[in-house]
Amino acid sequence: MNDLTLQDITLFRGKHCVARDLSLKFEPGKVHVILGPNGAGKSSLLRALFGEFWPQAGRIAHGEGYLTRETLRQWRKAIGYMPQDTALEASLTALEVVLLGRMDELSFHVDDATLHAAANTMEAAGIAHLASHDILSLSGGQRQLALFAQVLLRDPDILLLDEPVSALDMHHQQKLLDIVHRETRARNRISILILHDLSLAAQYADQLILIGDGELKAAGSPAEVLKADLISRTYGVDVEILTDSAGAPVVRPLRTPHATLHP
Ligand SMILES: Nc1ncnc2c1ncn2[C@@H]1O[C@H](COP(=O)(O)OP(=O)(O)OP(=O)(O)O)[C@@H](O)[C@H]1O
Repeated sequence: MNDLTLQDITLFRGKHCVARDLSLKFEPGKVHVILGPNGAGKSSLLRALFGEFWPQAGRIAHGEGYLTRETLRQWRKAIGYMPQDTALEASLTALEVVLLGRMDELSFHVDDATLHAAANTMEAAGIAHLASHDILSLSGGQRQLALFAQVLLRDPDILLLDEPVSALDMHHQQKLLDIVHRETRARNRISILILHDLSLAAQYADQLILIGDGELKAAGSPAEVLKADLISRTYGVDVEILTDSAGAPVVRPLRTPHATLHP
């Protein structure tokens, strides 16, 4: 398996520059987490990797191949992409939604092996009991887990997950990120996630990538990136960095000393 690289990427959304001359390397077998304030350009970067936007300059490469309009179809075959906006309108059961992850190769025929794989994936994600439920009747978190299972069923070389735990409780956040971590290692997959919880990211990421103001603020291990002054400057919040019992950094925002509400 080869590295996925951004090579001197410049990316605009409208008039807003979300990346200028950005170069990054994503290695197989590692979990990479992109961090940054709202509007920093995290989703735009992920969508560019999926070929939904074309950078104004630079190249995106995977091994010998480059992402171009001509290679887009082939490029996407290697990718499992879960967007941030997971709104669904079709009335399908949770199992049918998961099976859509393999639809391109199934020609709408579901064989026993695929059904078995879908059932196993749902079991791993903790939603086996919801298989026959209408997807629209599920809670936001349950739906997020079903869409995660759909992406996982593709067994992609590259996993792109845009805020995959935003609707999940602590238990399911941990379950999903444990699966991502385990499968990234076991399948030598390149996993790139967007998370807002810096401490959660520190527990699971091999590489953290912090972006803001159209530039790369830092990239490296959680201990290298999660420095109090850098986080405070990037997010505009005073923080202190603690260390958990496993040695991972914990980012704790400090409450601003407000004037009292009831003078
Ligand atoms: N369709 C669009 N047209 C023009 N500008 C856009 C469009 N979508 C997003 N933008 C702008 O691009 C910038 C980056 O947006 P993006 O969604 O990539 O940020 P983000 O870091 O993922 O934010 P969040 O954490 O809030 O999800 C923002 O300033 C946003 O306003």
